[in-house]
Amino acid sequence: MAVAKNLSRTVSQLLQTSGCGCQASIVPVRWIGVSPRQVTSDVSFHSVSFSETDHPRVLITGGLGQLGVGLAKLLRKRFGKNNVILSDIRKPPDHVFYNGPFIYSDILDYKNLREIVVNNRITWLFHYSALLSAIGEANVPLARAVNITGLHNILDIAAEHSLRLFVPSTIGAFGPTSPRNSTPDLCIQRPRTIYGVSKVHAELMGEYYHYRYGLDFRCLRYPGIISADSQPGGGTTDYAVQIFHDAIKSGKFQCNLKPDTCLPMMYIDDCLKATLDVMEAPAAALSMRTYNINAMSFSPEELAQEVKKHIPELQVTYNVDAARQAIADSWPMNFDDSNARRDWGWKHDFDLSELVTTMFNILGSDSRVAQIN
Ligand SMILES: NC(=O)C1=CN([C@@H]2O[C@H](COP(=O)(O)OP(=O)(O)OC[C@H]3O[C@@H](n4cnc5c(N)ncnc54)[C@H](O)[C@@H]3O)[C@@H](O)[C@H]2O)C=CC1
Ligand SMILES: CC(=O)[C@H](N)C(=O)O
Repeated sequence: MAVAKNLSRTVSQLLQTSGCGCQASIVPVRWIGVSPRQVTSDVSFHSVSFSETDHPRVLITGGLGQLGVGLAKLLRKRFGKNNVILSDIRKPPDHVFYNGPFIYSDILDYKNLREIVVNNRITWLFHYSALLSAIGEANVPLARAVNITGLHNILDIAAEHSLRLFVPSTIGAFGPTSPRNSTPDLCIQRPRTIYGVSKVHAELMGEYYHYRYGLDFRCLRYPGIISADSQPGGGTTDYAVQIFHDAIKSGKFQCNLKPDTCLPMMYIDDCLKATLDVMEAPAAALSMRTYNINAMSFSPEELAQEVKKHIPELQVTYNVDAARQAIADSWPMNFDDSNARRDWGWKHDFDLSELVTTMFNILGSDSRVAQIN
């Protein structure tokens, strides 16, 4: 009964203060229910060994993809290893599993997700679970479930437990009728993929929960992200990661986009820095809750030219994937991120030359040349 009393007190408090001066909130019905699992866990609740006022307690969903492990490393360095819990529905490799707290979490399992947030006293949530553009078009029902129903679960739990919530959006949240060169934060958004539609939905729902229920929702539209030590998860910009691995392994790369397809791109360190910076920014600095962030734009042929400065014998051919090409042709070519730079001091560190040099420093460009000679 204690939990039910706590919850009803929370609900009544919520009804009186909406957190943003707007009309008193009518809480969504499902918050009234109490998960039977939560009652058990609360009954056996122990005092925690860390000070909650020192650091956020972080949960990352979908953390075993291209970006999540890097995000966990950055946040653990900032907030302490045991304050950052990585989660996913896949089994983590040993080097991830033994490098900090990991928990199985399916964002479609609302009750279990709620239990994780309560049991681990989560205060910040980074919601990375998603099906990306190309893989989403290949499985629309699953993409709709994960990217939309999963998001709804996250929003309700974040609002119920007053979490600070980060949800990434994407250049894919724009479509062929958006201004493409360059694309501002606020303009028409009619994406033509389930991925883009779900991300516009995430932006709109996150901002609605912010203004209606006071949820501290923050969102960045990421460009195509490039990383050396993690594989992309099935997007349209994946070619820009694959070229490095193929150049080193065989000196040959077959690109699945046309040579002149210009897209906004970013090195992972800039992406993760921006994500932490916007989450640590004082709320008063945020004139918006969804921001574009930008570093560079390039085409496959421009990237290939830069790669050849490190592996001159690289041979690039083009075998265009019509589905990915249609998606890329509907996306921004350049991103206007002036609001992020003005509001919370965003600036990128890696341009194309630094990106390529850094990738080869990590992956080692001499290994293949050595094999040839
Ligand atoms: N990598 C990129 O270039 C960009 C990524 N983003 C966004 O950043 C976030 C992370 O991206 P990536 O790491 O590249 O994605 P990814 O596709 O590499 O990883 C997504 C993760 O979500 C997990 N997942 C799938 N269904 C799930 C479920 N039901 N419950 C829990 N987890 C589930 C998968 O197991 C996977 O590990 C995504 O929301 C994506 O839309 C946005 C723009 C660019
Ligand atoms: C840009 C993205 O959101 C992602 N890399 C994709 O290509 O789907």
